[in-house]
Amino acid sequence: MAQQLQAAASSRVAVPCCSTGRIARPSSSARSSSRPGSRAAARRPAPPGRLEVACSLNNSAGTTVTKPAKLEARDTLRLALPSKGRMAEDTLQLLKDCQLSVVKPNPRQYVARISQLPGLEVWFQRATDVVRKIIYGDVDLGIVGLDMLAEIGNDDPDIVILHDRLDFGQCHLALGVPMGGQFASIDNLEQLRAMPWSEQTPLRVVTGYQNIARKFFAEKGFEHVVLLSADGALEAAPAMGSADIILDLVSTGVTLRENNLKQIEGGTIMHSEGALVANRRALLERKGLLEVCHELIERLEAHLTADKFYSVIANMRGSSAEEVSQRLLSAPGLAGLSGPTVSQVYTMGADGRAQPHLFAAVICVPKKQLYPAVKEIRKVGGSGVLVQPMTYIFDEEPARWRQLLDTLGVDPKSVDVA
Ligand SMILES: Nc1ncnc2c1ncn2[C@@H]1O[C@H](COP(=O)(O)OP(=O)(O)OP(=O)(O)O)[C@@H](O)[C@H]1O
Ligand SMILES: O=P(O)(O)OC[C@H]1O[C@H](OP(=O)(O)OP(=O)(O)O)[C@H](O)[C@@H]1O
Ligand SMILES: [Mg+2]
Repeated sequence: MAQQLQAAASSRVAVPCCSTGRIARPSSSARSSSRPGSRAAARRPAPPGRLEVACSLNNSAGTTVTKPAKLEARDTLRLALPSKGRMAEDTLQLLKDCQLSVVKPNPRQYVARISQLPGLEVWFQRATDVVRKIIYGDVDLGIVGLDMLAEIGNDDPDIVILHDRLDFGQCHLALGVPMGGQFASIDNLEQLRAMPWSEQTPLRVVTGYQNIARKFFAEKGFEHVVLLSADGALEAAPAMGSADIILDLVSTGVTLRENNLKQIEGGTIMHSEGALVANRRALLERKGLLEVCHELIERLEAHLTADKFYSVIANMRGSSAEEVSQRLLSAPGLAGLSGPTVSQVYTMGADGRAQPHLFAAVICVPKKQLYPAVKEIRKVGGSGVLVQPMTYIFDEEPARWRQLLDTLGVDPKSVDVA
């Protein structure tokens, strides 16, 4: 099944690529006699440069590197962050929102510090390199998109995901198929596969995600696929005639639409957003790393949870705190995270003494439910509704911390995070 795709994995010549960054269209000979997997293709040397991006365990020379048997000794812990691209700014903003500002005096500086975490160095790397450096243990922690993790990390057992929903960089990896021409009536993956692809006219897919694409088309039973490589503006390739379809990231869908491409049913490969990841051996062996992870997870969870809620304060008339609470708890969506806080409001009486007046109710309301909640508050006798953003919600021990310890097989009592 899917011989061409499997051959691509081993010979690295089945997927036509080029070193210029432009799309390498398979030449007529590549599409016939030098087809992927053929003897001629196997003899041809792998093109330099671009292939390295597509192969997770290659060094810059394109040769396979074995992981070091042991972690290199060093005094500091290391966190890698994306140095450029869409993730870079949002990653720094997220850390800032967690009161972990990264001090980076100029954009060409690749190492920085976070004053709240003195033992930790921050290294700025291209997103692909964040993943590679995690795998090899050059850095201990990293923030990167799940798409890069899947493409470069390739399910490497040394990668541990500490947090997979950092709430930024949300997008999905999907096929983009022309709206017209031979694809006009193609609405799903089954129909795409059933098209008359052959050795002579394979489905030409341009993508920066060669590993993911190879696996996807093999799993879906496509037999005649050629993967092409490009560094950007992939959406132009079908109109240009250099590829039939694309496999790329989609968030708003505007780029697809503007280039007359559509998504098809079954053509979504994965969801992606920012994730915090770590090297497994580093977690087990580097002194102090688990404690840093605990702090990062706690801060991230406190911020990310709080970011989904508003704190709502309303004046409530009533005979007692219990009676007011009863009304609130009976209304839909006003129970807060663990019940409303109801307290007495006092005014100055004519005798110069504080007099019980109204009650004040404080409720945590999901941002998306704010307006319905305000209407419910009014229905149960509330007025003067104040809405404030929430900064942090530090709850019980985060579930993600416990999951991390379980994944590593570490006894919680052995980590001092009190
Ligand atoms: N349209 C998008 N919406 C949301 N997140 C995206 C989008 N495009 C990319 N990302 C996320 O940002 C990461 C980095 O992509 P980006 O294109 O910014 O950088 P790059 O590809 O490394 O750099 P460049 O494209 O400049 O060579 C991706 O791996 C993905 O997780
Ligand atoms: O669905 P949309 O919101 O339109 O976003 C999708 C586009 O965003 C990314 O490109 P990017 O802007 O990073 O440019 P690039 O191709 O140069 O990487 C991605 O490669 C798509 O082209
Ligand atoms: Mg990009």
